[in-house]
Amino acid sequence: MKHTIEVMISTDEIDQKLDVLADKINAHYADSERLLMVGLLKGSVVFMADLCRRIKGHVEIDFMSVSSYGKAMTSSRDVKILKDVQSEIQGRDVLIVEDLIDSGNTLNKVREMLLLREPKSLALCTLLDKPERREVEVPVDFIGFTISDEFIVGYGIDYAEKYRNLPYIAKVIPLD
Ligand SMILES: O=P(O)(O)OC[C@H]1O[C@H](OP(=O)(O)OP(=O)(O)O)[C@H](O)[C@@H]1O
Ligand code: HPA
Ligand SMILES: [Mg+2]
Repeated sequence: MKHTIEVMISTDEIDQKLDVLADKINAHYADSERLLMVGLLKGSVVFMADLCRRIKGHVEIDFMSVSSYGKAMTSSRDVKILKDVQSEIQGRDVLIVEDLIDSGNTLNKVREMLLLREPKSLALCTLLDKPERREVEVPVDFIGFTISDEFIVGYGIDYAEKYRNLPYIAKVIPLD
Protein backbone atom coordinates (compact mmCIF):
# COMPACT_ATOMS: atom_id res chain seq x y z
CA MET A 1 0.00 0.00 0.00
CA LYS A 2 1.32 3.46 -0.92
CA HIS A 3 1.45 5.60 2.17
CA THR A 4 3.19 8.36 4.00
CA ILE A 5 3.73 8.87 7.71
CA GLU A 6 3.10 11.86 9.97
CA VAL A 7 4.48 12.44 13.49
CA MET A 8 1.80 11.89 16.13
CA ILE A 9 3.76 11.73 19.41
CA SER A 10 7.24 13.24 19.59
CA THR A 11 10.30 11.77 21.30
CA ASP A 12 10.06 14.45 24.03
CA GLU A 13 6.41 13.66 24.70
CA ILE A 14 7.24 9.95 24.97
CA ASP A 15 10.09 10.68 27.42
CA GLN A 16 7.84 12.79 29.64
CA LYS A 17 5.11 10.15 29.61
CA LEU A 18 7.62 7.44 30.56
CA ASP A 19 8.65 9.45 33.63
CA VAL A 20 5.00 9.68 34.71
CA LEU A 21 4.33 5.98 34.05
CA ALA A 22 7.50 4.92 35.88
CA ASP A 23 6.55 7.01 38.94
CA LYS A 24 3.19 5.23 39.09
CA ILE A 25 4.76 1.79 38.62
CA ASN A 26 7.46 2.48 41.23
CA ALA A 27 4.80 3.57 43.74
CA HIS A 28 2.64 0.53 42.97
CA TYR A 29 5.52 -1.94 43.44
CA ALA A 30 7.30 -0.13 46.30
CA ASP A 31 6.99 -3.25 48.50
CA SER A 32 7.66 -5.80 45.77
CA GLU A 33 10.87 -7.79 46.15
CA ARG A 34 11.37 -9.24 42.68
CA LEU A 35 9.19 -7.64 40.04
CA LEU A 36 9.16 -9.46 36.70
CA MET A 37 8.48 -7.30 33.64
CA VAL A 38 7.32 -9.38 30.68
CA GLY A 39 7.56 -7.67 27.29
CA LEU A 40 5.74 -8.91 24.21
CA LEU A 41 8.04 -9.20 21.22
CA LYS A 42 8.72 -7.48 19.02
CA GLY A 43 6.70 -4.30 19.44
CA SER A 44 7.43 -3.69 23.13
CA VAL A 45 11.24 -3.90 22.91
CA VAL A 46 11.92 -0.16 22.66
CA PHE A 47 9.32 0.74 25.29
CA MET A 48 10.60 -1.99 27.63
CA ALA A 49 14.19 -0.80 27.26
CA ASP A 50 13.26 2.77 28.17
CA LEU A 51 10.74 1.87 30.88
CA CYS A 52 12.77 -0.75 32.80
CA ARG A 53 15.64 1.72 33.20
CA ARG A 54 13.28 3.97 35.17
CA ILE A 55 12.10 1.21 37.54
CA LYS A 56 13.74 1.05 40.96
CA GLY A 57 14.81 -1.95 43.02
CA HIS A 58 15.25 -5.55 41.96
CA VAL A 59 13.58 -5.94 38.59
CA GLU A 60 13.89 -8.83 36.16
CA ILE A 61 12.88 -8.75 32.50
CA ASP A 62 11.71 -11.51 30.20
CA PHE A 63 9.99 -11.70 26.84
CA MET A 64 7.23 -13.61 25.10
CA SER A 65 6.53 -13.66 21.41
CA VAL A 66 2.92 -13.78 20.30
CA SER A 67 1.86 -12.66 16.90
CA SER A 68 -1.55 -12.07 15.36
CA TYR A 69 -0.94 -9.41 12.72
CA GLY A 70 1.94 -10.67 10.58
CA LYS A 71 2.12 -8.31 7.63
CA ALA A 72 -1.56 -7.34 7.76
CA MET A 73 -3.20 -4.23 9.20
CA THR A 74 -5.97 -6.13 11.00
CA SER A 75 -5.85 -8.74 13.76
CA SER A 76 -6.17 -12.38 12.71
CA ARG A 77 -7.69 -13.02 16.18
CA ASP A 78 -5.72 -16.26 16.12
CA VAL A 79 -3.00 -15.34 18.60
CA LYS A 80 -0.07 -17.74 18.38
CA ILE A 81 2.51 -18.22 21.11
CA LEU A 82 5.85 -18.30 19.30
CA LYS A 83 8.15 -17.99 22.33
CA ASP A 84 7.31 -18.41 26.01
CA VAL A 85 8.98 -16.70 28.98
CA GLN A 86 11.89 -18.55 30.61
CA SER A 87 11.08 -17.22 34.10
CA GLU A 88 9.02 -18.86 36.80
CA ILE A 89 5.70 -16.99 37.10
CA GLN A 90 4.19 -18.68 40.16
CA GLY A 91 4.20 -16.44 43.25
CA ARG A 92 5.79 -13.49 41.41
CA ASP A 93 4.62 -9.93 40.86
CA VAL A 94 4.36 -9.82 37.08
CA LEU A 95 3.90 -6.74 34.91
CA ILE A 96 3.13 -7.31 31.23
CA VAL A 97 4.65 -4.56 29.11
CA GLU A 98 2.97 -3.94 25.77
CA ASP A 99 3.45 -1.25 23.15
CA LEU A 100 -0.14 -1.09 21.97
CA ILE A 101 -3.61 -2.47 22.66
CA ASP A 102 -5.86 -2.50 19.63
CA SER A 103 -8.46 -5.33 19.48
CA GLY A 104 -7.24 -6.63 22.85
CA ASN A 105 -6.80 -10.16 21.47
CA THR A 106 -3.04 -10.31 22.09
CA LEU A 107 -3.09 -9.09 25.69
CA ASN A 108 -6.17 -11.10 26.55
CA LYS A 109 -4.51 -14.32 25.42
CA VAL A 110 -1.25 -13.59 27.24
CA ARG A 111 -3.06 -12.54 30.40
CA GLU A 112 -5.12 -15.74 30.47
CA MET A 113 -2.03 -17.85 29.87
CA LEU A 114 0.01 -16.22 32.63
CA LEU A 115 -2.86 -16.27 35.15
CA LEU A 116 -2.97 -20.08 34.87
CA ARG A 117 0.57 -20.10 36.30
CA GLU A 118 -0.63 -18.42 39.53
CA PRO A 119 1.43 -15.22 39.79
CA LYS A 120 1.24 -13.33 43.10
CA SER A 121 -0.11 -10.41 41.07
CA LEU A 122 -0.52 -9.68 37.38
CA ALA A 123 -0.78 -6.14 36.00
CA LEU A 124 -0.78 -4.76 32.48
CA CYS A 125 1.02 -1.71 31.15
CA THR A 126 0.68 -0.32 27.64
CA LEU A 127 2.25 2.71 26.06
CA LEU A 128 -0.67 3.20 23.66
CA ASP A 129 -4.32 2.29 23.92
CA LYS A 130 -6.86 2.39 21.09
CA PRO A 131 -10.14 1.79 22.98
CA GLU A 132 -12.36 2.32 19.90
CA ARG A 133 -10.93 -0.85 18.35
CA ARG A 134 -11.53 -3.17 21.28
CA GLU A 135 -13.05 -6.60 20.53
CA VAL A 136 -12.16 -8.19 23.89
CA GLU A 137 -12.17 -6.32 27.19
CA VAL A 138 -8.84 -6.46 29.04
CA PRO A 139 -8.15 -4.74 32.37
CA VAL A 140 -5.22 -2.35 31.89
CA ASP A 141 -3.48 -0.90 34.94
CA PHE A 142 -1.02 1.56 33.41
CA ILE A 143 -1.71 3.43 30.15
CA GLY A 144 0.62 5.94 28.49
CA PHE A 145 -1.45 7.53 25.73
CA THR A 146 -5.06 6.90 24.71
CA ILE A 147 -5.28 7.43 20.96
CA SER A 148 -7.95 7.42 18.25
CA ASP A 149 -8.35 4.74 15.61
CA GLU A 150 -5.23 5.37 13.50
CA PHE A 151 -2.72 2.81 12.27
CA ILE A 152 0.51 3.80 13.97
CA VAL A 153 4.20 2.99 13.64
CA GLY A 154 7.51 3.85 15.28
CA TYR A 155 9.13 3.42 18.70
CA GLY A 156 9.13 -0.37 18.22
CA ILE A 157 5.84 -0.59 16.30
CA ASP A 158 5.88 -1.70 12.67
CA TYR A 159 3.96 -1.75 9.45
CA ALA A 160 5.14 -4.89 7.59
CA GLU A 161 8.34 -4.81 9.71
CA LYS A 162 9.22 -1.22 8.75
CA TYR A 163 9.53 1.82 11.01
CA ARG A 164 10.31 0.07 14.32
CA ASN A 165 13.48 2.20 14.52
CA LEU A 166 11.73 5.59 14.48
CA PRO A 167 12.39 7.42 17.77
CA TYR A 168 8.84 8.88 17.71
CA ILE A 169 5.31 7.59 17.05
CA ALA A 170 3.74 8.34 13.68
CA LYS A 171 0.46 7.61 11.96
CA VAL A 172 0.27 5.88 8.59
CA ILE A 173 -1.63 7.85 5.95
CA PRO A 174 -2.74 5.85 2.88
CA LEU A 175 -2.10 7.49 -0.50
CA ASP A 176 -4.03 6.52 -3.64
O1 LIG B 1 -4.68 -5.66 20.60
P1 LIG B 1 -4.30 -6.38 19.37
O2 LIG B 1 -5.31 -6.18 18.26
O3 LIG B 1 -4.02 -7.83 19.57
O4 LIG B 1 -2.99 -5.70 18.76
C1 LIG B 1 -1.89 -5.28 19.47
C2 LIG B 1 -0.67 -6.10 19.14
O5 LIG B 1 -0.38 -6.08 17.74
C3 LIG B 1 0.98 -5.68 17.55
O6 LIG B 1 1.83 -6.80 17.59
P2 LIG B 1 2.02 -7.81 16.35
O7 LIG B 1 1.14 -9.01 16.55
O8 LIG B 1 1.82 -7.06 15.07
O9 LIG B 1 3.51 -8.29 16.49
P3 LIG B 1 4.83 -7.42 16.78
O10 LIG B 1 4.75 -6.92 18.18
O11 LIG B 1 5.94 -8.40 16.60
O12 LIG B 1 4.88 -6.29 15.76
C4 LIG B 1 1.28 -4.82 18.75
O13 LIG B 1 2.67 -4.79 19.02
C5 LIG B 1 0.52 -5.51 19.84
O14 LIG B 1 1.30 -6.56 20.41
O1 HPA C 1 -1.79 0.63 14.78
C1 HPA C 1 -1.06 -0.39 14.68
N1 HPA C 1 0.17 -0.34 14.12
C2 HPA C 1 0.98 -1.42 14.00
N2 HPA C 1 0.63 -2.62 14.43
C3 HPA C 1 -0.58 -2.76 14.99
N3 HPA C 1 -1.17 -3.85 15.53
C4 HPA C 1 -2.35 -3.46 15.98
N4 HPA C 1 -2.58 -2.14 15.76
C5 HPA C 1 -1.47 -1.67 15.14
MG1 LIG D 1 3.21 -6.78 19.52
